[in-house]
Amino acid sequence: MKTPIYFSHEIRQLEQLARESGISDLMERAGMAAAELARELLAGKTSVLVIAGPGNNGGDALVAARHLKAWWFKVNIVFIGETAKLPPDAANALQAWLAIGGELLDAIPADGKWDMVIDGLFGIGLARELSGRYLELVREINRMNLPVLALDIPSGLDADAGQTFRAAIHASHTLSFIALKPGLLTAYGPDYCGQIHVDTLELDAPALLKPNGWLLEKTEVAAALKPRPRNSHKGMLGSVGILGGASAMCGAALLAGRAALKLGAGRVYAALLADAAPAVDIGQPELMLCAPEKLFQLDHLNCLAVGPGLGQSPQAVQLLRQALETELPLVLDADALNLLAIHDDMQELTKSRKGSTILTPHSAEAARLLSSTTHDIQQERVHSATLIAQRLNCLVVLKGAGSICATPKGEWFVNPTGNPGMSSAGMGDVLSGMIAALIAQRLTPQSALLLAVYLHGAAADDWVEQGVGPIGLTATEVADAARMLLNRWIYSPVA
Ligand SMILES: NC(=O)C1=CN([C@@H]2O[C@H](COP(=O)(O)OP(=O)(O)OC[C@H]3O[C@@H](n4cnc5c(N)ncnc54)[C@H](OP(=O)(O)O)[C@@H]3O)[C@@H](O)[C@H]2O)[C@@H](O)CC1
Ligand SMILES: Nc1ncnc2c1ncn2[C@@H]1O[C@H](COP(=O)(O)OP(=O)(O)O)[C@@H](O)[C@H]1O
Ligand SMILES: [K+]
Repeated sequence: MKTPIYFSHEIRQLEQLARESGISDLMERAGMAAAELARELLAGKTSVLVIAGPGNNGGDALVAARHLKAWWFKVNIVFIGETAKLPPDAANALQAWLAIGGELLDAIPADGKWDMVIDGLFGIGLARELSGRYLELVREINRMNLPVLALDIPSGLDADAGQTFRAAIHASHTLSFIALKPGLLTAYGPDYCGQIHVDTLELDAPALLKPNGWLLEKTEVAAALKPRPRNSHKGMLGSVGILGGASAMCGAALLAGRAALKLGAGRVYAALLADAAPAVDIGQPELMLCAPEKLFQLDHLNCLAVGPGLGQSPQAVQLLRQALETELPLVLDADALNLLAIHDDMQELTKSRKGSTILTPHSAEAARLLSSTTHDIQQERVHSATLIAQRLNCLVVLKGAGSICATPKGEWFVNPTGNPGMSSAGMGDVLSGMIAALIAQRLTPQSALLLAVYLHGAAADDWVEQGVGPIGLTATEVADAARMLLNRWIYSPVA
């Protein structure tokens, strides 16, 4: 089963479609799911502080509170809204709470003690900066340092962008209703959501509304995990070329080349631009180092990664253009992207290439490609990734926490693997080499991209689980762990 992701306007469409099909109790379903999860998380503890806001998110909280009270939990509700302005479902939930003798507080009592907070202040309806008492309330809840179960989304987080509206509640658990939203998974989302749970409210969302977004999961890449035939030879496993490594940046190209070897490419050539480029990679002599012009004379390359340490010299421009003119699958990273951003003719070449092109920008590179700012890219990560993919007719991974992979057809995937240990130089070079190696081994470019992105993050996560990282994790270690995991996934899939 694939896991769909919807923007908040699509979630509203789904709610409308459900209503039209005769379903009118979504808030009751959401409140019950929240109460059940709260009961499980409380694990025998009894006291809950519920924060109910001015909209339907508050309504969900009121329903959850009603069930918890009926199950003999000690429940206090702080209601921050105007009764007369509540939307109808939330108004009904409030009446039902009052009807069972529930009370409403208008502020958090200073002397109260609770085992958990349920955050029903704002959900997907939050659309502007928090201020005044709302902002103060969010800060007050965060200062309480209690486990928080956020309903639908931590209050203050933008459900679509993963940015905060000045502040957001730090949840330990988030129960997302109907389906995931991208803001839970990208940018600051993972910092605020804690463990994410989804309750579909018994809706079959993909049957009601075709999703464009998907969670990148192991099942998504499983079909690409195939053992090698016993009778394999290096020709079958493909040849990768890496083009980069200008003066003082040879390491980037070597990292990409080494990563390509470790992910199983049959042969890897690294063409370095630096005048004083080494003749051999002493740490990895299996890599074949050559001059850039030699790379284009090889007739057996299956994929070319251009960019790691490429620089922006006239030679770099000429080599990138030459690469774009080939029909080889291309992975473009780093300065290849920066050059593409400032050369319109190369953008035209990219659009009309016969071979596929994969771009791997981080947010600053994406900003250059879209003549935008890093800030604006981060505000709209999914949109930015899909826009680049569509404009340049290529596959894209917009890197960073919650990487977004996008296709020219408008389909997108959010990667949940990876951690802050990857915020160190060289990680992107390794990713480029990994993608190129998988393409060379005949995966489709899209499968290669998705598997490499997922595996790259999972490899870093593996190290962190072992206590190596996040502090000080190196790109070389990530490539090593990616090799180990890939072998494990293919050859010992239950482990
Ligand atoms: N969709 C579904 O299928 C289902 C949805 N469900 C639930 O409904 C939630 C969405 O509910 P919602 O649309 O009522 O919005 P919600 O998040 O409660 O907030 C809106 C309120 O906040 C206010 N407000 C906004 N910004 C503000 C600010 N900065 N500062 C102060 N106030 C601000 C805004 O006021 P206004 O902008 O109108 O002035 C309005 O009063 C969703 O997340 C889920 O939990 C479930 O019941 C099951 C099915
Ligand atoms: N906080 C993070 N969480 C998850 N992945 C991250 C995080 N920081 C960086 N990464 C990943 O690490 C890689 C960094 O790439 P990049 O910024 O190009 O590094 P470099 O250019 O130094 O090699 C990307 O794949 C990115 O998604
Ligand atoms: K909330």
